[in-house]
Amino acid sequence: MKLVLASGSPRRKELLGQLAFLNTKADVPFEFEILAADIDESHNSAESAEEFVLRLAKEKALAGLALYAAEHGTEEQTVVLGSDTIVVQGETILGKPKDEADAAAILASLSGQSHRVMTAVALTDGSKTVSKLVTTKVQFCELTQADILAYIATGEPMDKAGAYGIQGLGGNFVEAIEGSYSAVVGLPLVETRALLCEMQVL
Ligand SMILES: Cc1cn([C@H]2C[C@H](O)[C@@H](COP(=O)(O)OP(=O)(O)OP(=O)(O)O)O2)c(=O)[nH]c1=O
Repeated sequence: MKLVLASGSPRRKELLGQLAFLNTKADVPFEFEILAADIDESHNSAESAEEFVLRLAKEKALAGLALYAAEHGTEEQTVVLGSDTIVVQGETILGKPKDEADAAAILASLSGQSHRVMTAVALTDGSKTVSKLVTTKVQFCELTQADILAYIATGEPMDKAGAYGIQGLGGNFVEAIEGSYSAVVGLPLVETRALLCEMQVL
């Protein structure tokens, strides 16, 4: 069986590598290939944040499977993992910042407040698709304008949902977290491990 990670995210690669390393089914880590599948990530106003993030994870997995099959054929059974992370504050969905001004506005809105980080994971082999949504509550400390500008100047916020990385300098602003740390980074480890078992990868 072939496992493919349909993601361009270095965080997801590292986290899946962590799951692969502790492979209890065999003595060796399981191997996986990486194939970044590009999909339209626009939000449809009729869907909830939960429906949105789950839909994107499934679409990434299915697009990755189609891409992989087009490149390698369909003889070998292939399982593809897709995932998506969004930050939700109140009713507002915050994806990746469009530019630095947007990052500053997002960080100002997170300052001193709590928000939810939703990460969905989907695995598909074409006939069976399994998925899981994990929601984590994150409390930010108060940020000054100087904090926000200094953080943006590091470049870290620009490719991350909610304009921060808890695993990096953004961790300086996280006062409390309730839920899954790895889900905030981009891939919930416990839940992904269970899905890999369900698809018989692990
Ligand atoms: C909140 C938060 C998000 N992120 C990242 C995880 C995701 O990579 C990114 C959210 O964007 P996504 O669209 O979920 O993922 P991506 O475009 O980076 O990768 P792909 O679609 O190819 O899988 O934000 C962190 O690294 N740390 C954090 O604390």
